[in-house]
Amino acid sequence: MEIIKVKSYRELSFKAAQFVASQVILKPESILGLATGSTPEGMYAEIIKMYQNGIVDFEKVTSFNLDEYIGLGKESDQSYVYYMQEHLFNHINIALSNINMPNGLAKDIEKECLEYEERIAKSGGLDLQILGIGRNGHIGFNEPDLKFEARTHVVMLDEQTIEDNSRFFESIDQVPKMAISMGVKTIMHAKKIVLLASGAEKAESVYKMIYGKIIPELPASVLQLHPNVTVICDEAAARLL
Ligand SMILES: O=P(O)(O)OC[C@H]1O[C@](O)(CO)[C@@H](O)[C@@H]1O
Repeated sequence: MEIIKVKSYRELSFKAAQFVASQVILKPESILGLATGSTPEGMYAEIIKMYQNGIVDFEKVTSFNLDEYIGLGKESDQSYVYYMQEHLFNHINIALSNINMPNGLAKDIEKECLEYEERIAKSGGLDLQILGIGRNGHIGFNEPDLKFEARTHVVMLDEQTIEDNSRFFESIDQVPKMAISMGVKTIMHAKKIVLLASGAEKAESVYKMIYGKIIPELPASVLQLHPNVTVICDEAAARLL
């Protein structure tokens, strides 16, 4: 793993955007794996600036998002599809038909998971996957478990994740209890992975991800086995390194 420690969230966002831009400049038809959460918001803002300045063009890019809450769709401002439109897609020239998000409103969720996985495979696989990390070490919505869940699947969200993500909802009761998430194998098949971590509350999971045992109880630890991972963390998240 390559570890890049930066001073501030701003620097983290800029560095992360640089990785995305370089990927797309070198391969305009890149397949990008994208993440939600607070952490990549700054990166998306930097990407939009780069697009507006003519540095990067998303016309031929295809995207796949990591996860989505079950029961929420684009009408809900808490859904990840809404988040992605607000934070990125509405501001760049990515083709609508090239945007892929797990459908949290699908009637047959199991089928949706299978088809999502197939779509990723058919696209040729992810060139670059952006990840955040949960306080409990989750990646996507792959929660601490007794085994690594390989492919896109239905997840029961952890108490801690529900509590952490409740800040985006009016009350904790409104946080969905289930989600669809790419699996660990789906993520590990990406050619390159860039994980972003910001804030002191991530310091422990970042430390365990890098130096801990590779165990499904800390899902991000599996990244130790990937040949091309870059971790970008600010000073607070890197506190224990
Ligand atoms: O960046 P945040 O908001 O701390 O979220 C961390 C992780 O949690 C999730 O939002 C899922 O709970 C992931 O998408 C993200 O990587």
